[in-house]
Amino acid sequence: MTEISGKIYVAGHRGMVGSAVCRRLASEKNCEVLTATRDQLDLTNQRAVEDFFARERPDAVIFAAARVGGVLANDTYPVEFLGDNVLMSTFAINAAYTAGVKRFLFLGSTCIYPRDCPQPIQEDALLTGPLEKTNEAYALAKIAGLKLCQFYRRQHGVMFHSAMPTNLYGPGDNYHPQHSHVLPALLRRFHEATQQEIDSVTIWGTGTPRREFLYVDDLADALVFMLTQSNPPDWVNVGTGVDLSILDLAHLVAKTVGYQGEIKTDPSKPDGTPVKCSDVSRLNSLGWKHQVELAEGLERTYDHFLSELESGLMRSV
Ligand SMILES: NC(=O)C1=CN([C@@H]2O[C@H](COP(=O)(O)OP(=O)(O)OC[C@H]3O[C@@H](n4cnc5c(N)ncnc54)[C@H](OP(=O)(O)O)[C@@H]3O)[C@@H](O)[C@H]2O)C=CC1
Ligand SMILES: C[C@H]1O[C@H](OP(=O)(O)OP(=O)(O)OC[C@H]2O[C@@H](n3cnc4c(=O)[nH]c(N)nc43)[C@H](O)[C@@H]2O)[C@@H](O)[C@@H](O)C1=O
Repeated sequence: MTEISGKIYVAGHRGMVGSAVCRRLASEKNCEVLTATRDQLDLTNQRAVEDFFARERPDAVIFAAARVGGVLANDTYPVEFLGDNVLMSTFAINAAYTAGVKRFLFLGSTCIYPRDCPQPIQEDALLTGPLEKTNEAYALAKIAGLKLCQFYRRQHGVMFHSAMPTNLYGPGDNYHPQHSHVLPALLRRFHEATQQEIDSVTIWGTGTPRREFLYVDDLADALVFMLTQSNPPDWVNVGTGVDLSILDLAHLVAKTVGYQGEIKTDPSKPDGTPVKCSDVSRLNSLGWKHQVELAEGLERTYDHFLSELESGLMRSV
């Protein structure tokens, strides 16, 4: 274990994960957090990325910038999900190495694993079978990022490594009705149906796919934990190890917001991966475990949703 110290660049600090990482790092006394907005640094601009790293020379990077979206956004815009994400991560990883950055923590996603791989998903399942088509583009970009980190570590001896979070939720999420992930989408839909006294709510797909959800402040804590590891795995799953069906999630969201109407399904919308639950034993054995269970995390997230709505700061992009 090493202590967290020095200048840490949090890429994507205005996003859900990046802002949670900044909240977590605020309690680290020996840390200086470096950030840059997209206006200050467009990570798809190679020259700008190289200049930024050469000028700032951070000690470590937590790379939480990406083009991110739910199943429909991924399926509709594969060019952007592959292209932007490959560019951002490749430029940043290369520039970090050139600028002498010693530690780089890249964020992937559990969608990197084969669509039909054995559950719970072990890290070793990578590249053992075909990917889910709805997020193939994004998964390929994430695989390229984690492999580039692995290869830098192997070839040049720098501590470049990756985290593979499961589906996340929490403060600062994106509540766009079409582009967001399922949990924020349902929180908003059930909230609006309750306010408008609508007697049924429709969820996408069949409701049978299963997903695992991690509260974003738990992820931030896991990322900081990983930075303290002197010999972390090249990539490690970050999740709870517990999944539920989308229909069960819908009932839990309805309960959280106090909605009492009917829940319908819409099989014309994509289901995506049938089951996705990560094996978290590798991270658990290093000494980290999640703290926030789903029901509690949903309550907290709904409170944040209401204050974000009231303050006019709710993200819907
Ligand atoms: N949300 C989830 O369920 C999961 C997320 N992850 C991963 O976690 C990471 C963070 O995701 P999350 O916080 O949810 O996503 P968000 O969309 O909330 O945040 C993404 C951040 O990346 C920034 N960004 C995007 N493109 C650029 C660019 N060209 N130049 C500079 N900044 C850019 C955004 O900037 P701006 O604020 O200007 O838009 C934003 O701050 C990603 O790597 C994602 O793949 C992994 C698993 C699940
Ligand atoms: C994090 C992860 O996120 C994405 O993969 P996903 O897990 O399939 O994403 P999702 O959250 O959008 O959907 C989960 C399930 O939920 C169902 N569902 C019901 N109703 C709504 C709904 O209203 N909106 C959405 N988005 N989904 C809905 C939906 O049909 C699906 O069965 C990829 O970006 C992937 O690359 C990635 O990494």
